[in-house]
Amino acid sequence: MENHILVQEPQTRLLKATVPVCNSDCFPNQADMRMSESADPPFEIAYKHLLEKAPKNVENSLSAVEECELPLIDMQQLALGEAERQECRKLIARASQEWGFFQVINHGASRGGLENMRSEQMKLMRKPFQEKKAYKDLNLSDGTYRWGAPLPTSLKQLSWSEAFHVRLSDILDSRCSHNTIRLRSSMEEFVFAICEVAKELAEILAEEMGRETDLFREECLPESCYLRLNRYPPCPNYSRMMGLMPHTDTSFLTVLHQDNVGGLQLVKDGKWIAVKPNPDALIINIGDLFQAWSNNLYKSVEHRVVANPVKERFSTAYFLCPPTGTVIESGGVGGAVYRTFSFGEYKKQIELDVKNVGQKVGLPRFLLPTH
Ligand SMILES: O=C(O)CCC(=O)C(=O)O
Ligand SMILES: [Fe+2]
Repeated sequence: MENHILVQEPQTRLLKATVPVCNSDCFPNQADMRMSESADPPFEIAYKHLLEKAPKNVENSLSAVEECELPLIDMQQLALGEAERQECRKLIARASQEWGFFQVINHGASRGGLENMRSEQMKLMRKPFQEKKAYKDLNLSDGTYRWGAPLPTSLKQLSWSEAFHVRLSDILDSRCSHNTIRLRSSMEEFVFAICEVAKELAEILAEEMGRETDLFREECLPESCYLRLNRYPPCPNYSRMMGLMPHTDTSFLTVLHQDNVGGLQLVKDGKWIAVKPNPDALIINIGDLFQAWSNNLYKSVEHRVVANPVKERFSTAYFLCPPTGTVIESGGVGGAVYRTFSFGEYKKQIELDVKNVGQKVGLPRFLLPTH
């Protein structure tokens, strides 16, 4: 999740941006007509001012980074003998400390379920922009559909992507119309399978740091979690802007299913590195809540997506989150680094920061004075 992007108010916020961006509601008729047929949000129009201002021939430093394989965890090992189980648990904990990212295979989520989710997501996200913007099916909350960047002041801050950031209580608590049954059932199947993977990993991480807890089993129910359907259209200005701006996730942890296009990058030892896609694997990353709860043992690492000049890319992210009232207390070795805060308080602070300083500040806001 929930990153700064979670709190983005798509259309209205873009309108209020410091850059004189356009809003599809005020487009002249002709542009409106063209747009109603295109699946892509009006990025070029919205970012026109910044695109014109910035130099044209910049070196493509975004994609010129080293590609790496994330630490690979075979979750089948957890069901083998004690030695294999312990070894696998240690690998998970080590990757979360050293990388904040790893990938899992034999995770238990069926290939068919993942494929169904992907194809329903593609159908939804290839609908005309105007239809996505006004999407009323599934009774999704306002602001679920987002595109672009909220308050861009430079090209580096632009996101050439769109998302349905779905509050899962919206779909799990409600009925759906006949024409959305397949989308909804694919989402449900995906969510229940991935939630199990997320909880199992979260529990292992808690136990490996010596903290017994029922927090994940009891509180992080699918209803309090989020699902983000990402689409990255091909970007003609790919060397000058991002598919998705650098951010950390606000979740306990995130499970990502990506296609084979690639573009995800993360910071390791102070450098950006590119993640090599593995079609059999799910990507796991530690979010801010786990970093705070583990007293900085597990790392919520900055990541971004670089834009692609020709290929459309899809990814689906599941954010393991507690209800807003859940209190996050730093525990583990040493004195607490962060003050105690509720998840709701954390999200509110992000919203405020996006509004006032243009971006998420995140955990540094919650550091205790001695740190
Ligand atoms: O699309 C990706 O690879 C990453 C998406 C992501 O970081 C997010 O949705 O928070
Ligand atoms: Fe993310």
